[in-house]
Amino acid sequence: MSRAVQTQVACTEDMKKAAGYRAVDDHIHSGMVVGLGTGSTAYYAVERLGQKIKNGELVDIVAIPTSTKTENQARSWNIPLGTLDTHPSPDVAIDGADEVDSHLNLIKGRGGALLREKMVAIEAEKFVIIVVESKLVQGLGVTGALPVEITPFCWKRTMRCLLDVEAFQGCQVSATLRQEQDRIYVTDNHNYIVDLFFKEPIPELVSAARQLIDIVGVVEHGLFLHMADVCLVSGKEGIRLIEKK
Ligand SMILES: O=C(CO)[C@H](O)[C@H](O)COP(=O)(O)O
Repeated sequence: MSRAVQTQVACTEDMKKAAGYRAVDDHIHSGMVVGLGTGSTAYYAVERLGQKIKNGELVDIVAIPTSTKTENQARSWNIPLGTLDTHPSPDVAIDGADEVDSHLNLIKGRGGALLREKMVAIEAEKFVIIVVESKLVQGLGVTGALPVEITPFCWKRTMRCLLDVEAFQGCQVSATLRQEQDRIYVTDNHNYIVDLFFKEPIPELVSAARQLIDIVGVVEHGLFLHMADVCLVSGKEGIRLIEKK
């Protein structure tokens, strides 16, 4: 890796860490039930939470992880864990995102955890997003896939239905079944993920979201519309906040 690329990677890592740490410092207090997101930015929020519990700065915390990966990380810090069944109303959920538009609409799920992430976020009193500034976009769907979790049963049929969504007609969209190391990628919920790729920003977000979830065989999709309360955007100059209007 060239020195310039190494510096860039180190810099991005510092920005993720700054966002994750700041979210915990500003939004988590003793006695809270906390949803823990998934991904390389959420990783730092879990780390900070673990440190603060370990040194006694935070007590009486219960955390609800959104993936087995996050659960394993939380366990390594001895963070007390619960579920939405034991703790139905988390005070806050902290998570990363793949894309964020100016209305705080999000694409999530490129890390494969979108179903649990959405279940936890939707129940949380406050949903805090942590991203590096490159995640900010004018319109959703421009930097990568819109992930959709589907049942393995007759997945080709469900994939065809995804391409037929009325809101997508007139725009160029393609679909790929997610693979990992030459095998079909399987989520924590034993489902598959179809990644939808768009040539231009996804049109009619609200209709698209509704039409996607209406497809029998779709478990959940990665459009998180009007859910985030605040986004911590980490850049070279520090962290700035975008709040729900
Ligand atoms: O939705 C997610 C996982 O399903 C992640 O929050 C999203 O992919 C962002 O991850 P990262 O912080 O690693 O860029």
